[in-house]
Amino acid sequence: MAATRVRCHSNAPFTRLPHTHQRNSPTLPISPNRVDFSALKGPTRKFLLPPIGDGSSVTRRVLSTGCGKTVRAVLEEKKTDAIRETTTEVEEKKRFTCVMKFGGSSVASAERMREVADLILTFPEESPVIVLSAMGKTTNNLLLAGEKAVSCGVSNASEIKELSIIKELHLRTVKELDIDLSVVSSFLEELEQLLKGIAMMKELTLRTRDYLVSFGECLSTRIFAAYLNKIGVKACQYDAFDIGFITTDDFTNGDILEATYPAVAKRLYDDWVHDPAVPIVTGFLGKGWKTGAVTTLGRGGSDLTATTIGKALGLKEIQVWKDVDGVLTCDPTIYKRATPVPFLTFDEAAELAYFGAQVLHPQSMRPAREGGIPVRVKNSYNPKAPGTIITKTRDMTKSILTSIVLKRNVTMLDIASTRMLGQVGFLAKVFSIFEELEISVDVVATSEVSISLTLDPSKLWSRELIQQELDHVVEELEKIAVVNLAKGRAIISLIGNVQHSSLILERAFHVLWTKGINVQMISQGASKVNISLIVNDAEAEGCVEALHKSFFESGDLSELLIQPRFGNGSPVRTMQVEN
Ligand SMILES: Nc1ncnc2c1ncn2[C@@H]1O[C@H](COP(=O)(O)OP(=O)(O)O)[C@@H](O)[C@H]1O
Ligand SMILES: N[C@@H](CC(=O)OP(=O)(O)O)C(=O)O
Repeated sequence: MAATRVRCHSNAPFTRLPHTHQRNSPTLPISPNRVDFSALKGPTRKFLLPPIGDGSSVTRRVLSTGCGKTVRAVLEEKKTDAIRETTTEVEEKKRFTCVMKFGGSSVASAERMREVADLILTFPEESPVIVLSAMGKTTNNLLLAGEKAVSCGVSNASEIKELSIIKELHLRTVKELDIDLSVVSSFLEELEQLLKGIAMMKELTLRTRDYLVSFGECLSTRIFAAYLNKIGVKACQYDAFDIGFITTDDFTNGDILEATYPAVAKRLYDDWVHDPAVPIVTGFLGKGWKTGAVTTLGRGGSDLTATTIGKALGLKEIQVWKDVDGVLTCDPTIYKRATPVPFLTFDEAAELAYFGAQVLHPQSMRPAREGGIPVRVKNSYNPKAPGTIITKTRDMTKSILTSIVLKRNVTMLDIASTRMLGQVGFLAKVFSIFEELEISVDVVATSEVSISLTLDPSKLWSRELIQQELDHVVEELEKIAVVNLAKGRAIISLIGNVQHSSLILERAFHVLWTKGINVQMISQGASKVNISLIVNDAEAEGCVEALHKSFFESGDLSELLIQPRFGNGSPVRTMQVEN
């Protein structure tokens, strides 16, 4: 894939050059040569992004950037050089202040790209790195196109409906933004060739799948960089896999390696020093450290790209711009009366994401936590909404429940020992089977002779694979246990202050009992922010709605904390409710 860099030449990123097609923006007064930001300073900026802390730890964070251990010795040397160079140069070179990530819904059309450009320009005092996802539903369409290509035959590959949708969207966007067709044309041709190749081979490996979906981010970032340059804002497009995003070779689910941080910092700072321009980086993508092939970071991985850049550059803030007013009390598509959660800790956000809230990528909080960098979740469709601020700690004194998360399509296994092994040996054997088969376990509840657990559906890509893997795991487990497999379950995770677990459980069980719902398993993790309840999938949405009403719509629960009704409030460990 050609790694084109779209550039224009001027002095500073937010200097507008004279140009012919100037769009009128209601929020952005424009003079022929420069943007007049004066009207936007002060209160407007504060209203959009109220301050977090005083940013005084920025330098300290920069100096500690990349000091974690490298995973691979071969990268160690390069990393040390890069850190040395980066840390000495940072004080003079440091120009970037924040990273702003815009998800697919934020850049779904030409109109949205214009609005995002305007939004970025309303922060003249910021010098951001921009991370973009693929436009709208492009990643889904690429995946569908790939699956169809496997069986449609070479001569039909060009006619795949999703390919036409992708072409039409990107060509229309380029036309509407009045930028050069060449920005996308070679990529669209290459994409068609790739689909023909898949049709010819009649197979779509995970590696090819990653290469295929990478076209989405490669296209969106090129269009956006070209547009910024066209309106006179100097921008430079970067493919993450070319600027140091090094991952494991786990295609479709790559893990970012430590060497990424110094490499990315060095590349972005060096380029900035030589020729300042707003970096527009592809989200979601990396490069496998052994294969050198394009990898992806798992669905929704652009959030992780953003937090990785935030940590690499020691920025004062990471912003992820979405189509919702921040992290909400539950998924608004499940229950529309969900409301924004103003503050979250990294632990809460990570747990929420891990247990299925699509709004954040499960791994994305790690770099932010390690770098101590606040993450702000904002709505690009409603920038005035305060959004959610995620930090290391927050005042939990009045906090009971923060958010309810639903993970559907979950498989539950009850594994009861045949007493061929002692208790310790039994648990160890069960988990070694999952490790060997590389199957990820979500929720666990144990008693002396039995384990109940749920399997993570997101680790398994296709239906056939699920059945195959399940059959195999059951076969292995049956050598030492009696196994009962139950599909069609859902995990309802109650994210909150588990110091008040008795209160949370009392209310939750009351709600579910009133609805006649049988909870099949309950688990409270070590994280102290999550209680998980397993129920039948078919009943799950109704449960979320009822729980939401009870916890968030029926008065201030924190008043109940004044006189605790249950002992000393120490959290329940782990228990299992027999069905
Ligand atoms: N607790 C939650 N708070 C906010 N949004 C949620 C939550 N749970 C699920 N979502 C879903 O996440 C979506 C936003 O995430 P995502 O689609 O990944 O955004 P983007 O593509 O803009 O990065 C929302 O439209 C919403 O449907
Ligand atoms: N485009 C990728 C990566 C991503 O993060 O997208 P989004 O920001 O739109 O969730 C995906 O759909 O998974």
